[in-house]
Amino acid sequence: MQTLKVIKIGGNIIDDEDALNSFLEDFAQLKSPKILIHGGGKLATKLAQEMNVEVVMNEGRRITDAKTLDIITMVYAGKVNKTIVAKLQANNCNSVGFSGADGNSIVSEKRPIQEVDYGFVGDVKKVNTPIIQVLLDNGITPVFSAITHDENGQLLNTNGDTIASELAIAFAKAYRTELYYCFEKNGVLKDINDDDSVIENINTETYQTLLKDGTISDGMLPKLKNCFYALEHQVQKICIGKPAMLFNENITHTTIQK
Ligand SMILES: Nc1ncnc2c1ncn2[C@@H]1O[C@H](COP(=O)(O)OP(=O)(O)O)[C@@H](O)[C@H]1O
Ligand SMILES: CC(=O)N[C@@H](CCC(=O)OP(=O)(O)O)C(=O)O
Repeated sequence: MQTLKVIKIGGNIIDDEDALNSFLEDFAQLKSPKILIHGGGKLATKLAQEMNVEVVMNEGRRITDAKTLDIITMVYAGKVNKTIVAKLQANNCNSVGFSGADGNSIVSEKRPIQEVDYGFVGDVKKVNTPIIQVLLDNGITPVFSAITHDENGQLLNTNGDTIASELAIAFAKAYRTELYYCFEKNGVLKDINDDDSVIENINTETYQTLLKDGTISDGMLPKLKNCFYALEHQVQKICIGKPAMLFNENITHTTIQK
């Protein structure tokens, strides 16, 4: 079975032009079929603040009103997605940019209002793999932004970490699927201020402890939740760390295991 690498890059890499260029140069060289997912949350926050639109996050997820939806659509599906695709083309890596509306690739439903009203945030209902498979079969790399749609003309904001795990799961029958969350830290840290305090292995049991003692908080909450969701759905390898872990297995990082 062929290996498919599903790789999510974090906001701090996107925000740093040198880090992004260097990552994309290396990413372009990866030989196996691959899918790239990006967010752009930090850039969206910066733009919203400049436009005097209030930014509200809850447990690592953005509460998305109509104005915020406009901003994140422009930032994620526009500026960030097209910039990444152009930079990949410059590295001879043919790629096509996607939102979930493109090719009807990722269908979601507006998150029901419970204790919190998240607004225009979508929970993934279905990933339609055939159109993505056509690209992979032709050596073309799909690049996904953190936007989905509900098949009724409504775009929805979906966390990039969730898009990555859902894509990895959707392809887990056709490929040996590996899911990588790349960000600016060496992995999940015991002490957020100490990049040497990487927790190298997290399993279902230690995950619960780390949740309870608050080690996993903010943006790490959706990341870890999605890791364990992917683990339960036949994704073969799940890692969190710096992009260098993609090219050298000996680089310290966090592995999620049963
Ligand atoms: N235990 C932890 N280990 C590493 N990072 C952590 C931890 N707890 C919180 N974080 C924060 O989570 C952030 C990653 O989540 P997020 O802001 O959503 O970024 P990304 O765009 O990479 O998904 C890190 O930049 C870090 O500041
Ligand atoms: C619903 C929700 O929270 N969506 C995220 C999507 C972007 C994202 O995931 O960006 P990072 O990967 O850079 O954090 C948001 O708007 O922040």
